[in-house]
Amino acid sequence: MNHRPANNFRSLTRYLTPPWRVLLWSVVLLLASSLLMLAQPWLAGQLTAIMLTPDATNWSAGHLMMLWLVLLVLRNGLGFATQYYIGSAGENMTAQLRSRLFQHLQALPLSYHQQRRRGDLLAILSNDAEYISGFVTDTLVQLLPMLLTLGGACLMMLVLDPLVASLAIILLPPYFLLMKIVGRRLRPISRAWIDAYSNLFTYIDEHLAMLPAIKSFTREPTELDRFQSENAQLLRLSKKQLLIESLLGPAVSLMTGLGLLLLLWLGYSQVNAGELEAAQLVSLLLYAVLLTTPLRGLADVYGQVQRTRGAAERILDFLGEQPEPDDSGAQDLPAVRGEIRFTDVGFQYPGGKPVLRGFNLHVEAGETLALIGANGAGKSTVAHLMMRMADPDSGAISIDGVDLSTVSLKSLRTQIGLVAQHTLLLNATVADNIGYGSPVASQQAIEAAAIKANAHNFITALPQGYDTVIGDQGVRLSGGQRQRLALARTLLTDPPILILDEATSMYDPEGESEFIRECTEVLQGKTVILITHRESTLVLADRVVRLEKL
Ligand SMILES: Nc1ncnc2c1ncn2[C@@H]1O[C@H](COP(=O)(O)OP(=O)(O)OP(=O)(O)O)[C@@H](O)[C@H]1O
Repeated sequence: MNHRPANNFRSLTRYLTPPWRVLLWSVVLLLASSLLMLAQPWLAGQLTAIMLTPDATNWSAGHLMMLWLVLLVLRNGLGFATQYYIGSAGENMTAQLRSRLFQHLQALPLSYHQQRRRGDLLAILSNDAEYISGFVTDTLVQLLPMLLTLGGACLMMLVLDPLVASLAIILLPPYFLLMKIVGRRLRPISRAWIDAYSNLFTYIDEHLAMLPAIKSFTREPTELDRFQSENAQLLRLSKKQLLIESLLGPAVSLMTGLGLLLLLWLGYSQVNAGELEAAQLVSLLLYAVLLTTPLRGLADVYGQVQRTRGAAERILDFLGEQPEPDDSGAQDLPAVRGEIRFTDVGFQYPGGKPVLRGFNLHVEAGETLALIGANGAGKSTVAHLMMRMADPDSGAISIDGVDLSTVSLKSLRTQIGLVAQHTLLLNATVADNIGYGSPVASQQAIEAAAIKANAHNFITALPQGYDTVIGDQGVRLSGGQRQRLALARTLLTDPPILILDEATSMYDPEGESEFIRECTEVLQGKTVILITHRESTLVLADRVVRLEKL
């Protein structure tokens, strides 16, 4: 998706409400600070005049120095207030944007996440969000005060000596041209830097997930090489960026220094010719020095605009992605009995081959149906379609006669309990994991669910029982123990429809037989779809349906 840069910021304000009042006040404070800054060269000129010809003004040196002190304290007081005020506004904006992005991230369908690299999303939530608020607080808000200082200093110089001031003003356009050229060189580098940054973090993320496999295949040296190559790419671009940025500071300093020297020479000649007073020259030079601050600031603006443009494009592209259907107006699926019907359903994953074509299935309410078939036949896909993780390309799915495409996702998903093939657990306690889908469940209810899932015995044998922290994805548990927790978590929500996708594939035979015995009672009154490759679990089923691979 392409966005015109001029529209980027306006489009972003749909998602981010800048604290306009705070920003306006910040501009006012910064303007006041600029005005105070502009008074200092004038004071220096007055002081010089007193030193050179004590009767030249009505002011005494003591008065002037007192005034200078007051200005100094005021300006730095204002400096502190504005920095803190603007800084807080920036942090608030970053937090607000991050939260909006996170909300969107959750609202996007699983199919989106299955096609995207996690590192790219992490870079958007971390770096890009900060670039945007940094641009508002460090660039936009500072722009007007910088222009005031620039304009004010030029004006004061014009009043003091039009000739010297004209020379200073003539030097400004070539200076800005140079900045533009440097900024243009920085733009592709900063884009490439962001890409390299997200590549590196995508790689680290993947690496951590793959670590057990990496170790068992002893692929550490190869992985280190890959890491070093990604790291070297990031380093190379960081250094390129650093080179230009490091050159920029001294180049600006050199140029402004040369300009100042030129002004000094011209002013000095005028003082010698009796056309300018020495005290005026002091003020003039100090105004010229004052000019250099906004010049440096404005030099950065170009680079910041380029960087922010890239961040804004990525954020807008991300926020422009279609979330799961907005079902705020959709009807809620009433409490169901559990009669499920697939009618002529066709489905394929984006860019993939058809998985289901003209698929029909009818499951009676309260029936336990075993769905079997070869790997890749589409059994888990049937479960995903029922949960509306994806919608069918053709045909319809209904529960109790209600077409699922017409109901709200929440009312549908809370009535189906899915124990998925891949167990996903939190790095939290056993009790937290079992209670994840039912936050208000009592300890007793949690234990009852664990007993039904045949998990209670192993949990009580853990060092802290139900309070044992299980590690990332439950690394401190065995595969079968993880499955038992996942099953207990779903049983606790007590849904009228239950889909068990290889839910007991890792149970030991005794555990499984016990579960099957317990289950007869647990499954009573529920519609159950049992996806399995294990003969032993088929005894639970009222009917077996084989799904053929297309
Ligand atoms: N997210 C996805 N994106 C693209 N293709 C997918 C995706 N998930 C599954 N598939 C493909 O869809 C087909 C059906 O997959 P599915 O997981 O439903 O099979 P299954 O019958 O559950 O297999 P298994 O018995 O191995 O669990 C497979 O060919 C698979 O490659």
